[in-house]
Amino acid sequence: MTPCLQLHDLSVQIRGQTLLAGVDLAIGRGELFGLIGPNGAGKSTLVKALMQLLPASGEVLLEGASLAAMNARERARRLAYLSQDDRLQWPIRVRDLVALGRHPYRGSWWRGGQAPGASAADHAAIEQALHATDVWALRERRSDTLSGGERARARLARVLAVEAEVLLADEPVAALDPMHQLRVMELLRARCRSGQTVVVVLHDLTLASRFCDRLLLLDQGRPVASGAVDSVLSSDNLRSVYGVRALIGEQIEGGETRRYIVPWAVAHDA
Ligand SMILES: Nc1ncnc2c1ncn2[C@@H]1O[C@H](COP(=O)(O)OP(=O)(O)OP(=O)(O)O)[C@@H](O)[C@H]1O
Repeated sequence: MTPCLQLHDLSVQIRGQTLLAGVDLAIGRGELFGLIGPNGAGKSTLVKALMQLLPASGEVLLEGASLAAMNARERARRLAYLSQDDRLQWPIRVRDLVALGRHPYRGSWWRGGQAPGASAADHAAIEQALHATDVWALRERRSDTLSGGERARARLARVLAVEAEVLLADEPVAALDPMHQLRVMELLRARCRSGQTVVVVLHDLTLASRFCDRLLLLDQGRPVASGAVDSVLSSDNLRSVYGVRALIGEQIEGGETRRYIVPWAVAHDA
């Protein structure tokens, strides 16, 4: 079966500096794929290159078709992207922000799903995304009045409302409290079960271990380890790449093994 996403020798160079080097990857439909690595490792660069937002060499295929050759509107319908940058360009109402997720389906600018011609599918997608991210009660608020975590959830709602085949989320849980972190990860898992493919950038290693099917560990723009979560999140990798000594624990609950990874101390010998 053709993988949903294929990256062949994806590399990014800016002003002679290599930000990403030789990433080869095949991600299956319905997979929850995690990108991890320390600050500056190249995770956002990889996601942006995948989204064709940076000049890159190599190739990205979606269901076997070149993304570079795809027109922008089709790309915007098929891949939804949550950037790490949470600056708001203007004080838009939450429900209007989320409605922007339906823009790739429209020919021209429209507001909040209220414009004539907004379809039942648009309304349903917007409403579902507002509920799924727990911002329904905030939908009439100006997004510049939200807390950091509330704003992060509203931004995620916009991306969910696209209902794209592929969702690329750059640190979607970084600003969230523990309950909302779990809710968002469970939501991403549920989206994968219903056939969406998700690529997620994470710093929380326990969430990466618990929710992702596979991981790619990047360091200084290069892939260091890729594959099953347990092999990627080894003590050696945590020490050599992150420079931390981690406690890796297991607890049996309901007959299942729960694994957790707690960065405990700076590994001064790394
Ligand atoms: N436009 C640019 N020009 C020069 N250097 C850049 C540019 N964009 C990113 N970089 C550098 O490339 C490296 C990778 O950046 P990137 O944003 O991909 O890291 P990251 O893994 O997402 O990190 P973080 O965990 O901090 O978000 C960093 O050293 C960054 O400073």
